[in-house]
Amino acid sequence: MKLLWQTIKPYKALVAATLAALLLDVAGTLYVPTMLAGMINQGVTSGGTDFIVSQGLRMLVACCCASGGALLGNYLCARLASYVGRDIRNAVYDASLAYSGSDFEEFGTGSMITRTLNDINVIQQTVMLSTQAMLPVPIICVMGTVLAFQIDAQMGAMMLAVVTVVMVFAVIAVRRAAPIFEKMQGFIDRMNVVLRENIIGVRVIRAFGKEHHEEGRMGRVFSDYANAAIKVNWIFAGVDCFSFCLMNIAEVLLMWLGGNRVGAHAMEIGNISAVVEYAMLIMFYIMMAQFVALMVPRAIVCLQRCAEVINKQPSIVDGDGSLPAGEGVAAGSETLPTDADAGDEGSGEGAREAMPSASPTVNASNVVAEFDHASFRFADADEDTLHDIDFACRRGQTTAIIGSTGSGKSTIAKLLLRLHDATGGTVRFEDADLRSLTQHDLRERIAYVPQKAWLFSGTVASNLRYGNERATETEMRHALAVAQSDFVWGLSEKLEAPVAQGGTNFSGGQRQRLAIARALMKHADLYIFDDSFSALDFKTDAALRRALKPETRNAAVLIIAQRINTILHADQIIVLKDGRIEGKGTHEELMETCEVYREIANSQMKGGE
Ligand SMILES: Nc1ncnc2c1ncn2[C@@H]1O[C@H](COP(=O)(O)OP(=O)(O)OP(=O)(O)O)[C@@H](O)[C@H]1O
Repeated sequence: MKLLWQTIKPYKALVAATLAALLLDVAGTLYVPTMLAGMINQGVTSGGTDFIVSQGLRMLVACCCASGGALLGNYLCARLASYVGRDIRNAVYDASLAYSGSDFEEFGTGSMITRTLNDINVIQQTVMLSTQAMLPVPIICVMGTVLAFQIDAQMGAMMLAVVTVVMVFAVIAVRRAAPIFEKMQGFIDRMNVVLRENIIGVRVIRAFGKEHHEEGRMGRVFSDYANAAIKVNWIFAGVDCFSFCLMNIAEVLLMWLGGNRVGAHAMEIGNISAVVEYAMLIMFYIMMAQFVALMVPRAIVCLQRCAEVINKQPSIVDGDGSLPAGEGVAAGSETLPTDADAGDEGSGEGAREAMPSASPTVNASNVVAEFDHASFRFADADEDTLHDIDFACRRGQTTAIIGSTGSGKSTIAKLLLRLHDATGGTVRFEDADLRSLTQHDLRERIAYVPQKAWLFSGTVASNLRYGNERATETEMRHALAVAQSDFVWGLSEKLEAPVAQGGTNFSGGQRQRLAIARALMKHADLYIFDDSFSALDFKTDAALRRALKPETRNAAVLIIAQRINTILHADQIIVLKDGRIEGKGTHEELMETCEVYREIANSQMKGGE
């Protein structure tokens, strides 16, 4: 609830205007039955046409006030609820941006999506409906009962009795439905997870002929949700029937008692309709409120779930240190080529000359990034994934990491990007402990090509601009040329060619090359290629690495690879096994000294050359 108050706080004026409009609606609504009674008692029975007309006009004004208030109130409610939804959604999204990989895993992707979309929709709907339907209830109940008592004490007492029964019933129904709604939110999480898995993994499901198995799994998850929804609907239906039944009984009882009272000359005839109207009004509002009240526990759960995301302290926190101006970034921005500079655009070599590269180093040892006896353990793991990692990536040099699957290669890249923090030892960038830096500063200086080349829906150009918002067409052409992505010029829309979500309308190799081009749009001090050449044929792989050389000559390059050909000419090769460095050196040195490397090399290269 704290989150809701915090979110609503900036909209005090809007809240006040909404309440004022709703109050106008309630006042007009409550005024009408009393006037109607007066009209019947004094106008109809005595035939006073003037009184009927004047009372009718006053009723018309009251109705207009009520309708205007309702219209304005509902509009303002909708606005308020939309603002609340938008602000909570933004807060959840902003908070999640600061999460490390393990922070995300704590919630899970499915749950994060449910929280951001469904949970906030529930909150938004509840804020709107509860403001419209629940806030006026106390005023309607108290004022309606007081007015009914004023008209006739016995009729008022009967009405109070009926209203009390309806209220008790409403409270019981809400209490029974609330836990089911809470469960339903968990079922939505599960549906999300299973659905995502099925949609993303549809090809695997088909390839293994597991359609029936998955249908069963989906069926079970959907059934759980459906069963809970049916239970809630039963309660709703019961509430509905019982409330209408009570309303009718109340009307009959009030008519019967009213008739007797009028017969005994204890009450005027018009008062019957007024009391009946008050009773109907009160019960109608209570009925509406109880339906909305059923949503409240669910909205509270949703609020708690959003608050969990917002209040979670990210495990990676920015330090207050700063890096000196980026070598690559600064140099790049000074010499950005313009479209006019484009000589032989797209032709690799010529364009390459126009492209900036990082300026010579200011760091005497040329070290850009360094692992100093670093180790790392995942939060949910029993033992370290990386042990005593100790090496440096130097400007102008290519460092390569090779090792079997699961040996910890990608984890090293993630530590450099501060997607995780080392749990032992130190990782440095430009002599500064990564923990002392802001994540933004650090990542500004690193260009990263992830193992899974992910492209965003949009166009080729919009994806390239992800690496540099102000990129010119010449720069894009150049980056594509270096990344051996000439296939783009074969597409009918060239740079404006559409890219589907995840880049699924391109082949694996094309995606990798576009992801490399995107990274090259950034003028970085450290380029990390995490298994980024794996889907390329040997010829393209070699051509790409050749084109990369001048591009990154003043930056440090870290290549993670499984293929020995890719790293053969690296200045330094790190051999990783089970998270430990087994060897360090050039290819020739490692062939002499490192058994693990020799095994890898021999298994991939004929004769172990
Ligand atoms: N989020 C995680 N939680 C727990 N353990 C993890 C997590 N991510 C990776 N691991 C474990 O850490 C180890 C190293 O993973 P990593 O992805 O760094 O290996 P890799 O050498 O890059 O493998 P590959 O070449 O197959 O990509 C693996 O054993 C993996 O199971």
